[in-house]
Amino acid sequence: MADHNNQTIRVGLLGLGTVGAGVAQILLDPKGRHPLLSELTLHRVGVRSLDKPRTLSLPPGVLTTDLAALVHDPAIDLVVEVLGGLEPARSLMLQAIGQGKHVVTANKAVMARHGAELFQAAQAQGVYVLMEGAVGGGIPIIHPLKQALGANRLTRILGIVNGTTNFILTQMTQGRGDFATALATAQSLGYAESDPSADVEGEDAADKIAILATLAFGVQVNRQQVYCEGIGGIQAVDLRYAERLGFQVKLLALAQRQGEALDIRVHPTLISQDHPLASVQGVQNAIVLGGEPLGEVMLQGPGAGAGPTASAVVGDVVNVAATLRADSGYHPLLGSGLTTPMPQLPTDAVQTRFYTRILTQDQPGVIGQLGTCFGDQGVSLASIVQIGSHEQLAEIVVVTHRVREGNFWLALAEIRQFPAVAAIPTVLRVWS
Ligand SMILES: NC(=O)c1ccc[n+]([C@@H]2O[C@H](COP(=O)([O-])OP(=O)(O)OC[C@H]3O[C@@H](n4cnc5c(N)ncnc54)[C@H](O)[C@@H]3O)[C@@H](O)[C@H]2O)c1
Ligand SMILES: N[C@@H](CCO)C(=O)O
Ligand code: NA
Repeated sequence: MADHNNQTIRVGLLGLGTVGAGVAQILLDPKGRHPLLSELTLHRVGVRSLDKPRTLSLPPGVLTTDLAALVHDPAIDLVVEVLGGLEPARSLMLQAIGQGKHVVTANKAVMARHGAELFQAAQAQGVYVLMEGAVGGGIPIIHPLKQALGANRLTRILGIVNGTTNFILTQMTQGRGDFATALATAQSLGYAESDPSADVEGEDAADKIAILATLAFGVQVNRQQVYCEGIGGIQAVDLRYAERLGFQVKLLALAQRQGEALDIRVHPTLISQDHPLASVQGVQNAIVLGGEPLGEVMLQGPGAGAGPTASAVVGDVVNVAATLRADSGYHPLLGSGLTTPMPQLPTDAVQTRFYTRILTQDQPGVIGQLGTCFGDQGVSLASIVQIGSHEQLAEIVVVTHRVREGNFWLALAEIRQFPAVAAIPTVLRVWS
């Protein structure tokens, strides 16, 4: 990397989709923003096709389809990766690091799986890999975890970290369309991943909670072992019943220390209407961090979309530019430290509350049978009510107290065998 103390700092941008276009727009229009932005040049932009019509007007000769040449270009000081996907994004970032270039990325899929590899390579080269855009979109969450919250012993992260699913759940709760319509709108607004199943199935949120837990607790998270359940099975009727019982349904991502193990999971969850996360609507994300001596802090803001994500990405670019100008050695708060292994809690051992909707024959004694079965497995109930009926079947909604997951599932397996039980269409967890 060249000494650019008095020269422009050259940026190579990989990808010119939703986020890439947002980033380019800011870099090409620095007036009124941080003064360091005026010292940056968008040197090369790596794309798939040079001929694709684009609304953004870029300086001539900037576009290239040779992404490998971009990351090896000696004139480029820092590479912004907003291609998405695991490959070639991971390899290109490693090559850029190998060439002594700093990397800024919004790619949570790569960072949740290969973060340690990238950070180690970066530290060895004395460069940074920054990823503020990867979690919470425009919400500053990565930098606060690495810097302003450094005094704390953090114990819990609880958040809504996927904009697409929060948008879909909000639209459905407010009766503004079904699942498919809401998803199509989220895609057209640039919130969804190029394959939206990562959003809908909770995998995107699982990537993000894995990244946050690694930073907050200084531990290695095995991404494959993060329990993950999406919102595909949520029905409008459950959203209505949840509201009647005083809850909202949210896709919650959570990580907390439980003894010597890590409880880390993503699933749709009923959360009391009094909880601040219950009123987080649409594409907004919010993350509650708990620790000592802080207590709790909640960070909220737009969790997806071109502008908010580009705000986070270019914020990282400004941080790198500042270190290039200061030229004073490796900055320990920008680098990411080493992590240690921590076992992850098996799902059966997790303690949580449950909501379940059970369809039964409408006959006397059924509620009693259900209550006894739950009781026999040590599952204590907060409420059990016949809330409606559906095609001559009684619709019984059960909300439990905090129980061991394994016990709940044992009870449910027995209940499925009851002759009076026709179906169990919904099981959701309840936060408390
Ligand atoms: N859209 C959001 O709100 C958002 C928010 C936070 C993070 N992110 C992350 O940012 C990244 C980009 O997301 P996006 O929404 O801009 O996606 P996108 O699909 O709109 O853009 C990606 C661009 O990269 C290009 N690309 C992909 N592979 C390429 C290759 N091999 N060669 C050349 N070009 C290639 C695609 O053609 C596309 O134009 C992803 O990692 C995503 O997870 C997106
Ligand atoms: N697809 C992601 C983008 C932001 O990371 C979401 O909807 O939250
Ligand atoms: Na962020």
